[in-house]
Amino acid sequence: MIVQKYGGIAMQDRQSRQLVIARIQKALINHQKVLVVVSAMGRKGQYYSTDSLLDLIPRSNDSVESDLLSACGELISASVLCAELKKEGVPATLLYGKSAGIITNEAYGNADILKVDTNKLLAVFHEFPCIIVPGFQGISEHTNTFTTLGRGGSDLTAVVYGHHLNAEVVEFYKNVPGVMTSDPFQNKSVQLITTMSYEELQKIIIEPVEIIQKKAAKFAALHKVPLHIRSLYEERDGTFVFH
Ligand SMILES: Nc1ncnc2c1ncn2[C@@H]1O[C@H](COP(=O)(O)OP(=O)(O)O)[C@@H](O)[C@H]1O
Ligand SMILES: N[C@@H](CC(=O)OP(=O)(O)O)C(=O)O
Repeated sequence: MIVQKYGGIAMQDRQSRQLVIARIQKALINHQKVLVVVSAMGRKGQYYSTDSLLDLIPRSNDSVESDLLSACGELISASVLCAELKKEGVPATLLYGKSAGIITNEAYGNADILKVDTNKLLAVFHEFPCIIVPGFQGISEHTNTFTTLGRGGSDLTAVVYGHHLNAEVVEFYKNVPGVMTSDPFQNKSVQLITTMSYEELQKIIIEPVEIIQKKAAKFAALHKVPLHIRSLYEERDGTFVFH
């Protein structure tokens, strides 16, 4: 069983999601079960991206309404991908909210994960080899409200599931070949790093454009979750992080 995470760029349009679907189909052949974590579609300016959704309401402190609104981005993305997968004949379903099992406190906008309940996921895996879950969100048991895990939080969702489900690997599909010596959109003379330690990964993450969310990298390091950060567009391997 593996976990795959597709970010806003991978999910942004139908053409790109065709590549996502091809990757999922291949993973089902090679690994039999795949948990797919998705982010909201696109970036600022694209209708259902996190930034565009948050632009719909007046800027204020994080609240039950701002978290519900931004959680919708990943819910839309998960629904669309699930429908497209089914149309291609992939036996997929989706889980969200309490069924997805990520239980948090009520710190809207940057909630802490208190508990991960994988019972429902494991039961559904008996029926469906491919489960889609929206990233970046959890649910508070006390208030029964949606919460979000902080910007870039779908990466954290993916590594948390990777750990709790004991996945063979957590794959991240990006618009870069993997972790490079620096951001290739800033610096032309960069090289792919094929393997690196959790410590090296944490050191190379520089805000604001993080190759993977810092909190996610920290969690992966703590629990030794094997990661593969790779390109959506190229077949070759990207960067493995496992020591
Ligand atoms: N060392 C690095 N190697 C590769 N990409 C990097 C690096 N540092 C920063 N980046 C940036 O990280 C981005 C990938 O993150 P992001 O776009 O947030 O992905 P996703 O939407 O999948 O979460 C790349 O587009 C790149 O600009
Ligand atoms: N959509 C959320 C969560 C996320 O992780 O997005 P992405 O995977 O596209 O960085 C955000 O923009 O913060």
